[in-house]
Amino acid sequence: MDLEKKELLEKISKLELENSGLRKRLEAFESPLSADSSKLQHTKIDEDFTLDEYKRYGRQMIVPSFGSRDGQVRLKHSKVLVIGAGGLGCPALLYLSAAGVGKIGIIDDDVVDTSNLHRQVLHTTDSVGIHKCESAKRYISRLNPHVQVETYPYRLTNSNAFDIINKYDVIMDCTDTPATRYLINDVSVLCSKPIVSASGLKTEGQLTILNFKNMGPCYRCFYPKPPKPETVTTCTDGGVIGPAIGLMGITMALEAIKLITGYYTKENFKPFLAQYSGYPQQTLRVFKMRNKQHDCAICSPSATITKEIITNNEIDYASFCGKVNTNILDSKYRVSVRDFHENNNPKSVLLDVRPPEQFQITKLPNSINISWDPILTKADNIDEYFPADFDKSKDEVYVLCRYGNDSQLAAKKLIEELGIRNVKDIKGGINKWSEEIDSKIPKY
Ligand SMILES: Nc1ncnc2c1ncn2[C@@H]1O[C@H](COP(=O)(O)OP(=O)(O)OP(=O)(O)O)[C@@H](O)[C@H]1O
Ligand SMILES: [Zn+2]
Repeated sequence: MDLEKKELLEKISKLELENSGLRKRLEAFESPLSADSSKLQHTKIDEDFTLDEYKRYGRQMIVPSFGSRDGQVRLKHSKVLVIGAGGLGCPALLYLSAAGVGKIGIIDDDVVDTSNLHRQVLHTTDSVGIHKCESAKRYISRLNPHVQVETYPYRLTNSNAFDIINKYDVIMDCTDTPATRYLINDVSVLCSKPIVSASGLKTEGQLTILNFKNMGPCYRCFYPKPPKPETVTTCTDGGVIGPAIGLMGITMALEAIKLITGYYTKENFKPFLAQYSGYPQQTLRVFKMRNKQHDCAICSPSATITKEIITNNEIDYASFCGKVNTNILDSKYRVSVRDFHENNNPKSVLLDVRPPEQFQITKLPNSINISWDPILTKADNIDEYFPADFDKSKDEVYVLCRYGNDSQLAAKKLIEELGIRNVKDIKGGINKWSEEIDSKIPKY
């Protein structure tokens, strides 16, 4: 009965959340899109621009590399697709729309979360809960009403990617998983579209241009095989400094402008990978990259991947990139947060294996912090951290991390290599603790 009640309460709170999200979306539609669009000078003074547009874009038109008035005309007639309106997509969208790209498509299935706001600078506190692409559209319409924005509030998939990508001239990969990167790459190559691609994590970022005029290398030329899933760190896991990822998004916009205005030609384009580090001193290094690979599975004459293979879902990009195994330990070594909360013995040791930065944000009482790394280096002299009367052969050690993956690896090491017998992993980590036991423990 209790369980049923809990389920019902959970359902109600989910519906309430959904309801408030829908209300916010409705308000977004009803709010005036452009407070001062009536003040715009709408009459064209020549075949291309109004007086407002000359004034708005004048400062960039007079920069020689930009291409003057022709450069601006090219931007105005261009169509750019931004995939992902997150940490990279927001700054890229900001500068592309300010610069006067004629049509911008934005695809993202996600809604704005408070944890996005430190870096996803198009979204504001009152956009939390609404679709990222609608929130971005609202901002862009205020910034530059000359830009036409089309939104796709769903995921890019094998089935819709060709239709959407085909409508645009330049594709901006602002996503965050290898699976989507391969999909964007394959479809863009088959549609002959250049991709501006970047990524960023913690204090660093990377940027490149792929499939330039079907002549430059593609993502598969660089990475024929996906990285091992356990080596892929997301912003949720590794964290990210807003301005560092923001810089990558802004440089993506610049590369798109260079592509559109015709700065890059078959003659001057050289494959590159730009690598940015924000710490200790800011550096931007540009590496020369290999050319197109003669045996690339998508962009070479011997390519094996076709449009049919993709649209018939014969490639499952998620399984191609693999999944992290989240069931490392046998269930006999695992306990729920509730079990731990209700049954743990005061003599047991609670070992928190999160990095010290996370331990500083929040911790459970009486926990010991030894951060997990793939070899749990500090665990070799783990006895130093345990109480003097700790008995390896019988006393309990509970292992906790953020979500319950690293804690399993650490528990395995304690059991298999350090001879500690009575080890239990706490399922779901401190995140689950915050959800089920103590909501005052902050989620971060
Ligand atoms: N296949 C896809 N189709 C549409 N949008 C995608 C796809 N894959 C990723 N995205 C979007 O790309 C964006 C990437 O943004 P970012 O890397 O800043 O991560 P996030 O998911 O917003 O943040 P966090 O990891 O902190 O939760 C996200 O908004 C995500 O929804
Ligand atoms: Zn290739």
